[in-house]
Amino acid sequence: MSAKDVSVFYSEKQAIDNVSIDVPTGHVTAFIGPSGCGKSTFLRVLNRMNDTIPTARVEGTIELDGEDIYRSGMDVVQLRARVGMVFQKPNPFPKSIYDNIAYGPKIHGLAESREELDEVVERSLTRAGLWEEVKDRLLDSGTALSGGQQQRLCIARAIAVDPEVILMDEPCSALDPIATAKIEELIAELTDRYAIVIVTHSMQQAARVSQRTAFFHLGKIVEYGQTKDIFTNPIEERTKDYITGRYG
Ligand SMILES: Nc1ncnc2c1ncn2[C@@H]1O[C@H](COP(=O)(O)OP(=O)(O)OP(=O)(O)O)[C@@H](O)[C@H]1O
Repeated sequence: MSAKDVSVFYSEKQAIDNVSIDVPTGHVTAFIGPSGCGKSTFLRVLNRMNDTIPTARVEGTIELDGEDIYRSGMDVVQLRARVGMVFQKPNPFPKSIYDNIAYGPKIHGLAESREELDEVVERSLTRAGLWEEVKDRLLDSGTALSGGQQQRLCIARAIAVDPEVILMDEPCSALDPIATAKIEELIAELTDRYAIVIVTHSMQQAARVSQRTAFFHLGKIVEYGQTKDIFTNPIEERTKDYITGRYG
């Protein structure tokens, strides 16, 4: 996925200023930066979640496999299957664990029979590290799971429709350290198949899970590079100040 000269406005207010970045498959890219610098805004424009905000306006180009995702006639439901999203607060549907996973493949025609659907459900839950914990209670409500399990369910739901990119907006901020560690392990296991982008306030988490890091400040990317370079040898003074805790 590739963004070029992207600016985002909420009415007259500019939240993102001329950002360009490539997000490659097989890598985790972390977006870090102080509160209000535009990380979530930029993440949301990558699968047009901002379409739901009437005042939001996007300029520039965002391409997925060379296709402009803002072109007229783009199927946004299809786009959000290809570019899945996991939110800060786990948000399973108020339906069974099974239906949480089966819904997407059903509406996108990815399973032709009940057997195929069963397979997709098992495969997605297995990849999300949840199968063993839920296989005997697939008909229980997804909302009855623990917070960490709900977040893995949401990741399984995203995976079930075979995405190319998974966007994660502070996916562990509502979780305890053990549930957080499980999600981080899961991210590492998923890395080779997808392009993963994670917004995080935790620099330790960015350092643990990502291979690339983009440091945002005041709506711009100040520095983007290998995570180890950003954390050990940043080029920009503002990056250095942020990672050493001088502000943010
Ligand atoms: N729906 C909205 N309407 C108007 N302004 C908004 C909206 N959402 C975000 N903003 C503004 O856009 C700027 C960027 O916000 P954004 O939430 O993207 O930053 P962030 O870096 O993700 O912050 P945080 O780390 O606190 O979540 C902020 O000034 C914010 O007030």
